[in-house]
Amino acid sequence: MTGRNVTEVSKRIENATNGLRMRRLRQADWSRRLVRENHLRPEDLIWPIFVKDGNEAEPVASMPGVSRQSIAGCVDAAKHAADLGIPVIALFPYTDPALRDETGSQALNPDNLVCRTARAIKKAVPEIGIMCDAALDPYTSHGHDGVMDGERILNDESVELLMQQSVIQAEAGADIIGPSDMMDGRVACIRSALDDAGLRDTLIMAYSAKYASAFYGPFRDAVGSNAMLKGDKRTYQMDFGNVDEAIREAEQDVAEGADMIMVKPGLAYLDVLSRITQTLNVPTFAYQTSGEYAMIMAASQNGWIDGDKAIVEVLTAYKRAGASGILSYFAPKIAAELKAV
Ligand SMILES: NCC(=O)CCC(=O)O
Ligand SMILES: [Mg+2]
Repeated sequence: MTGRNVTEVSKRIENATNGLRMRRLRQADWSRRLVRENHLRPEDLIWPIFVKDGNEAEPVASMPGVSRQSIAGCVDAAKHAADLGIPVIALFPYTDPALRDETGSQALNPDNLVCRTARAIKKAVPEIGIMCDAALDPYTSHGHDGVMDGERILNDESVELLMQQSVIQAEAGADIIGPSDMMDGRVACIRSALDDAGLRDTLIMAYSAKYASAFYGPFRDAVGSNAMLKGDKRTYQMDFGNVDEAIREAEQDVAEGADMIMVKPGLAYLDVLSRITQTLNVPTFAYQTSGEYAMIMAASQNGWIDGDKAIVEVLTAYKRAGASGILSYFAPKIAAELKAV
């Protein structure tokens, strides 16, 4: 080190920066905390939970740390979530292949697994919000979100079923219906079906920009629709090359009566989330999908990344991109950490 050179360099830096040294704010933990722009809070998280029949929990192989749980296990999870300050849990049923059929008729059974679970949670943990998807994929023998005619997914016929499914789930205790099917016009139809049934307070969080994605694989294992799925979902879910289209989808869902909208997946679509939140003034959520969860867990378990740090970094990135909240399988872990601080 030669003082003379450093002095020379310092002069140049002072000249170039006008004395504004950005590192000053990063010099200590207190100063970094003082100016941090985006924070994660337990209130930002929605926890997706898998439910199965029977009494035993069953690990999901492609999602280390995640299990399908019994109804009683889901009630315990809901209590745990409420204690942690997580405002909403989202329920996803694993349906026995024997109960699946071409039209997903279990979706319209008021005593199906997800309805029984919603009722049990509502009774035991009335303070937590419950979200249930409107879509047929957990119930169809072909694994698609709607009904089919040959190779085609029928839009309006599917919407008619989704309207009934939504009412049945709301009557069982779902506070939020999440249409995840990407059929055209379903938000307006579900809204009017809920209203007609006297369910005016039931919220709709529309999966507005849901992309046909490779990041859903482990979820389909968890709900048992992977082996079933015939073909892919590109005739109804969005093309990953598009972003203007996502704005149109979101605007349309808001016009149809969606209270909240969603982008899914999250990490590979943070630009979409950012565009939507800068364009529309509507609570906008993002879904950190099962594939995103699995990637972090796999790399972490191999010692290739520091999983704990990566999770917080990624979830904060969702906030930075404008998310009102995030559906994340990491929700209880992160909420517990935030509570402990
Ligand atoms: N409608 C809910 C999902 O499809 C979730 C997908 C995922 O977590 O990969
Ligand atoms: Mg749409």
